[in-house]
Amino acid sequence: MTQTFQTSADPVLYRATFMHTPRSPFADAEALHAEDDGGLLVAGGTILASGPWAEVRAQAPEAPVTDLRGGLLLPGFVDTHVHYPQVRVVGGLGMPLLDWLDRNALPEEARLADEGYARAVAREFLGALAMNGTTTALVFGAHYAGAMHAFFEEAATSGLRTVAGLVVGDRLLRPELHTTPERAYAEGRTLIERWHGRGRALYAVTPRFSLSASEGLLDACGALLREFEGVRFTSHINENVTEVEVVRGLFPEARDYLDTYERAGLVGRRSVLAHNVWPSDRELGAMAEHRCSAAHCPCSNSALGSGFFPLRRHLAAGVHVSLGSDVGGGTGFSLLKEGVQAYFMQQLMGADGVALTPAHLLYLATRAGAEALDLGDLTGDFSAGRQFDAVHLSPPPGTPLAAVYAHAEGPGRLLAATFASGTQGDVARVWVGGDEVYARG
Ligand SMILES: Nc1nc2[nH]cnc2c(=O)[nH]1
Ligand SMILES: [Zn+2]
Repeated sequence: MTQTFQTSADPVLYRATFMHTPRSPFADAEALHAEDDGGLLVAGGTILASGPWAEVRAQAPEAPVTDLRGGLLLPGFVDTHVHYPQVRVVGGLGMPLLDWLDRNALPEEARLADEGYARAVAREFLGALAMNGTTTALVFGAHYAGAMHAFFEEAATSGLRTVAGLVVGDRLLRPELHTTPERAYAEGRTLIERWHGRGRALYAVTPRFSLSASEGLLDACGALLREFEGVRFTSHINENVTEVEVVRGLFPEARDYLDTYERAGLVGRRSVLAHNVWPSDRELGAMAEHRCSAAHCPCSNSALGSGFFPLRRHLAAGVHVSLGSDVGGGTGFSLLKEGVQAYFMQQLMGADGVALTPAHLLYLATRAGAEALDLGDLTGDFSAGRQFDAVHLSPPPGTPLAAVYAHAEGPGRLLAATFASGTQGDVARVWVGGDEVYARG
C-alpha cells in the first residue's frame, strides 16, 4: 500500500541551532550559515522563513513550535550514489572492484529476481537511508523490473526522495543479470511511465558501467533519456585501473571512458558519474562542459583500494562534485562518515589534496548533492522556498558527542565534531517535505 503524507498547510515553527550552506564553500569562504538560536517557519512542507529565532517567530506569533534546541538541525543529506540491492553485502573487504563484484555483489544482486526478496531488501535499504538522515538519494537499482516496481512502491511508502532506475548490462556479468537493448528499452519505458515524476520519485537511466554494456545497450539508454523529459542518467566511471583498461579494450573507437557514454548521448547537466578516481584531463574538461557531476565515494574508494579521488583536479577543471556512500562497496549509509573520510583522504594526499573545512563537508553532503541531481530549487539547504528536508542530530546523553554539543565553542567546532564522530545513533528525527519520515526509538 502506498502511504500518502498529509503535510499540514498550517504554519509550524522549528526552533533549533541550525547550519546550512546555501552557497558553495569552494567558491565563497563565508558560505557556512549558522544560527545558534534559529527559526524555520514551514507551511505545506515548504520553508517560508529562515533566520534568527526572534525574527522568524515575529512572523508567525501564533504558530505551534517544535523546540529542537540542544541538538543540531541540518538539511537532509543527499546521497548521490548508493546501491539498493547491496544492503546485505556491506563489509566484503579485501578485494579490488572486479573480484568484489564477482564474489560479493553480483551473486546477491541475482537474488533480487525474487520479488519478495527484493521488496524485503528495499525496505531495509530505505529504512537505512532514513535512519542515517539521508532524505534524497540517487539510487542504483536492481537488474530486474519486478524488483524496481517493488522498490518504487516501498520508496513511496518511505516518504524519501529517490531518483532510481533499472540497472542494465548485457555482457561480462552473470548470465542471469544480462538483458538485451530491446528489453532494456521496453522495461525502462514501462518503469518511467509508471514512476517518473510520481510523488517524490524520479527515474534515472542506469547502465551498470561500460564494461558490462554493449554500444547497442548504451544507445537504448540514450533513446530513453532523449524521449522522456527530466529523466536522469547515472553510471560508474574510472573507478579502478583494471576496469579502465578493460573498458579501453572493449571500446577501441572511444577516446576514453567518458566518451563511451558521450557517444550514446548520455552525458549532460542531469548526469551523475560515480567515482572518477582515474580521469584524464580530456575527460575532466568535457565533464565541465557537459555540466555533469562526479559522485565521490570515499569509503568505497578506500575499502576497495580504488585510489585517491583527485578533488583538486575536478575543482580546477570546474567539475561539480557531490558525495555518495556507494553501499555496498562503501561501508555504510552515513554521509557524516563519507564526509570525514573525504577529509581524511584529502589530508593524506599532501600537496595534491584539498584542505576541506567542516563547511565543505556539509556542502558536499547536502547542497552539492541537490545540485548534482538538478533538485537545487527543491532541497539541499534551509533557504526560504525550499522543502523542509531536515535531519535533527541529538547525541544520546553521556556520549562523547553529547559532551561536545554541550560545550562546543562556535559552529565550526560543532560541525567538525559532528562529522568526525557523529553516527546513525545520533540521528533523532528526519523530515522530508515537512513529513516526519524517521524518529529514533
Ligand atoms: N563500487 C562499485 N562499482 C561498480 N562498477 C560496476 N558495478 C559496481 C558496483 O556495484 N559497485
Ligand atoms: Zn557503485
